[in-house]
Amino acid sequence: KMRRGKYIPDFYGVMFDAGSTGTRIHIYKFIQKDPVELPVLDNEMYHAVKPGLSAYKDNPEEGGNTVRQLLKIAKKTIPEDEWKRTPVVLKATAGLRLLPEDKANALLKEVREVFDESPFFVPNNSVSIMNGTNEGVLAWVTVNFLTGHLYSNTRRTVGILDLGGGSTQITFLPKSKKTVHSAPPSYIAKFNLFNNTYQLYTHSYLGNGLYAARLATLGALGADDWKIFTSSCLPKKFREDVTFGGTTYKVSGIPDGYAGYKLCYYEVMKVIKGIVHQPYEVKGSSIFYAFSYYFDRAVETGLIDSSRGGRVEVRDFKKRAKEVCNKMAKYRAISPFLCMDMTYITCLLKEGFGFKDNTVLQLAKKVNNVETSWALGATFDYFRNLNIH
Ligand SMILES: O=c1ccn([C@@H]2O[C@H](COP(=O)(O)OP(=O)(O)O)[C@@H](O)[C@H]2O)c(=O)[nH]1
Repeated sequence: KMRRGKYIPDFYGVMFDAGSTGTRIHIYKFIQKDPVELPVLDNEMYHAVKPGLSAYKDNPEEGGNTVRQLLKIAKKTIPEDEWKRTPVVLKATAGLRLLPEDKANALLKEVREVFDESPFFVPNNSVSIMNGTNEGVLAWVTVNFLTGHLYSNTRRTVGILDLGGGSTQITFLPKSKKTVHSAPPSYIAKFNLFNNTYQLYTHSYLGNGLYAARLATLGALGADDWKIFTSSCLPKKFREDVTFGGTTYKVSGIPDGYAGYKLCYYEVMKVIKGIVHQPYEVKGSSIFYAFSYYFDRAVETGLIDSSRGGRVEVRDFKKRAKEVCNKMAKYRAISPFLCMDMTYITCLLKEGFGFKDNTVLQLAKKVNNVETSWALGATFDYFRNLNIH
């Protein structure tokens, strides 16, 4: 009898994304068709809870509990006889990067304890804060894997734009040498993956995620938290407490002042000008996949359908930002921050990264039913050595 049909069991990998606005679990199932070939991704099970770990900065035990809750889903999804060889890993992003070190460490320690008492396999260094370079590169790996660009020898790939709550990432494969040479050296990442070498342009802007940018626009980041922070990006009669990263701020519109797109654009500009680097080459060369809050805001403003996603141009964000800001009352029910968010996204794309009005963005929450998150790219570490320099 041929030995080819030899049974190799499927295996699983669990990746936690501890983001600034939520904690998510990704449970990936892989099929090993052939002992020498790479495993094939079969499917993903995804679940998210809010708020993120950083909201528990003064109560780490409660933070650990959110991870414990999510692990229950892993137990329900993964067959019991697979538990002890299934790795569990948690990587934290901007939320924990922005916390004082001792607060972040207390939260990580709590998660380690939750992992250690679980029936799963806990690799070394299983719980950590991921750096921004890895976050950008691994999201690029995920999207290019899912779109089939990693095995083809065409060297054709897609760029990624990720807008989180605390940080934002841009990553793409430069076509022109000038992009590499004119970039700050830390923005260039070299690594090997599946027998190919890549040199990417990537950067994570800490404090330029959507929620952090709201506070920065209001001048609230790092300021006295008893003040009232105002903005012309908000409806005039709006007044509310907003919480980010475990701190609460009083926020309001300008009751007897002006509100609207122009003034708002001027305000959000302060968060971008002189901070965001424009890559030399960003013209219509390669296409960009945009997800996370780019996707969410495009859905909320009716630019795309939530289940299908779709292509938009940068000018579509601008047009919708103007509409939302100049008719704030109409959009108030969706979110009082919609004008600020849409204007920020427009400004980040145009003034920040230097995209042209006709640059095409492919908005996608999922590709082939898998979340477009760095989490999948990060699990490739389980069976391949990805060394990013
Ligand atoms: O697998 C994922 C992971 C994240 N998100 C979205 O990405 C944004 C979250 O950003 P996060 O809080 O992680 O911000 P960061 O800490 O990375 O700045 C939110 O819109 C999430 O719904 C998603 O849709 N799928």
